[in-house]
Amino acid sequence: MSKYILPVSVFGTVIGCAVLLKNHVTGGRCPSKATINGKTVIITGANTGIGKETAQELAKRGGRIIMGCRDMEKCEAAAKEIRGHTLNPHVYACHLDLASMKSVREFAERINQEEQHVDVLINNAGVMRCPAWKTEDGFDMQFGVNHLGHFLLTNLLLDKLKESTPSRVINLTSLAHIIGKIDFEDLNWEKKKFDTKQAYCQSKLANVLFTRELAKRLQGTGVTVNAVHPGVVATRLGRHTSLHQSQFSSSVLGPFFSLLVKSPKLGAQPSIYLAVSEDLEGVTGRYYDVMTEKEPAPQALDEEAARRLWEVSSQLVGLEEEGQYHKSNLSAESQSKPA
Ligand SMILES: NC(=O)c1ccc[n+]([C@@H]2O[C@H](COP(=O)([O-])OP(=O)(O)OC[C@H]3O[C@@H](n4cnc5c(N)ncnc54)[C@H](O)[C@@H]3O)[C@@H](O)[C@H]2O)c1
Repeated sequence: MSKYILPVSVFGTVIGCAVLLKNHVTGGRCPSKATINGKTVIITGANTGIGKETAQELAKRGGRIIMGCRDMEKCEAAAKEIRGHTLNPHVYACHLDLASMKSVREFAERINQEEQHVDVLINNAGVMRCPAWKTEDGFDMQFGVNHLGHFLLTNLLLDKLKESTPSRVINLTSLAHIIGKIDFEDLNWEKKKFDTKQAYCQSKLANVLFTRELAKRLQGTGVTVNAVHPGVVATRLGRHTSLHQSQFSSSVLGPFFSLLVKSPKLGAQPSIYLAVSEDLEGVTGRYYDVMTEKEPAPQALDEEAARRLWEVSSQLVGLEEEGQYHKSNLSAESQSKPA
């Protein structure tokens, strides 16, 4: 019997170290134990992946959770599962298709009418490297869903967020923004040959530029906005990428890659951290790589590009015409860099 003690303990130690190392590499768990009793949190694309785990953990912490999803059947099922796991009855499914500006407007109208406050908005939904699909309004799918849909949604909820201060907006971006470029001459891939990878990177760069410009416009209001790269997470986000992978990368590199990928539960920790951490009170306009604040890519710090993207996006989603366009409506102070 004693001959097994050494190998078993070595094996146990190796497994323990591997788990700790993986947790370290992947960022570990949110250090804050803060509860959010009674706070209303909206999470887009919350029926799967990072969004679903974020919804579950924030429900556990006492939040009133509104899951904004395209597919109501899946959304109701996820909401029911979360209510069952957390014993929090205040988890709701609500229809939201970010590929339809009409749907975004209907969702925002419902929230503005029915909710007394919105304390946290997590712009989580995303699509990666899909074919050259167009949204209902004719925008490139990745730019339309990842940026324009969230741009419109956030703007339409701004008054509610301002009434609920201190409130937070969290934009899920990606490290992929570092190779992104905003092509103002052809944002929707109508003139040049479609490149699905660049389309994703452009949309994720747009998330960071939007975060910085919004933070600037919201200075002094008590609404903060930050962008986060969640790390590399095993979700369904990559379902279109297999179309672009070689046999070598899927069969040889794939298994190694999977060792470094974290679970959706761990992948949700950065969003949870940004939503609840007391350390982030008043912190705005920043970019987080998992749970560490970092400088984003130089093109994400381009203030002129951020301003221009805001103006173009406002026109594309039709905000300007309605006078809902939030011009630099604050004092000269707000022209300074976000904190
Ligand atoms: N998984 C990763 O490794 C990774 C890395 C960097 C950034 N991200 C970002 O994290 C976010 C969450 O992605 P995930 O990994 O959980 O992927 P996922 O595919 O599991 O989740 C994305 C969610 O967005 C929803 N969605 C897509 N199109 C929509 C639309 N038109 N309207 C409403 N909802 C829509 C999907 O239904 C899904 O629920 C995305 O913004 C993604 O860009 C993920």
